[in-house]
Amino acid sequence: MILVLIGYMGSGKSLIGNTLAEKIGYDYLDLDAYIEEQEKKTIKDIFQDHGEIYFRKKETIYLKEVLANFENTVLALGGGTPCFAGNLEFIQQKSNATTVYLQTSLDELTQRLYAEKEKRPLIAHLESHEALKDFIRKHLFERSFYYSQSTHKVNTDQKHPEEISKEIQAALF
Ligand SMILES: Nc1ncnc2c1ncn2[C@@H]1O[C@H](COP(=O)(O)OP(=O)(O)OP(=O)(O)O)[C@@H](O)[C@H]1O
Ligand SMILES: O=C(O)C1=C[C@@H](O)[C@@H](O)[C@H](O)C1
Ligand SMILES: [Mg+2]
Repeated sequence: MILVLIGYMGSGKSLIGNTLAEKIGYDYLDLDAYIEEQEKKTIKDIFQDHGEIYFRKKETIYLKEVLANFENTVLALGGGTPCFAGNLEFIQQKSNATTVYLQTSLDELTQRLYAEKEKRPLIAHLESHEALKDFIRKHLFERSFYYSQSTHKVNTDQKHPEEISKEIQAALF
């Protein structure tokens, strides 16, 4: 199986992915890290040098490469991966993949992301806490259409990674 973690930036896909994979004896793969490795550039530099459309094309290519070549893996997607190029439909059609949405409130996302917005090109320019919160509110609303189509959903607010990981295991096994 490939367990695919979906959710907004800051929902904890990368953090939880690691914890969960360790617990269930799966490998862990972060699509953002895989893209950076293959392209030999940070996500920030890919956006800066080539723009978002180029990044989305690469993201889809590498997603399909990973889904074709990995097994027994927890795969953390990028925040936008399921929202472009039919990627979510592609994942859902695979018999060996299942999707888990890490749902997180606007307040908690804003709090988590304000501290580390610089490495995320879509929000790096938002100076104040209020501006960031306004952006996330609208963006999350648009993206929820995709996220909510996931097979499983776990809320992450005020929860320790261990607890979230346990809830995912309970939903899956
Ligand atoms: N359940 C949690 N409790 C407290 N802090 C958390 C939790 N989940 C994530 N964080 C923190 O929020 C920040 C963002 O988490 P993470 O990088 O895992 O998000 P992500 O979903 O992978 O985001 P992106 O889509 O941008 O890759 C990190 O500093 C992480 O430690
Ligand atoms: O939400 C998004 O669109 C993104 C999230 C990150 O994981 C990266 O994939 C990139 O910064 C874009
Ligand atoms: Mg991540």
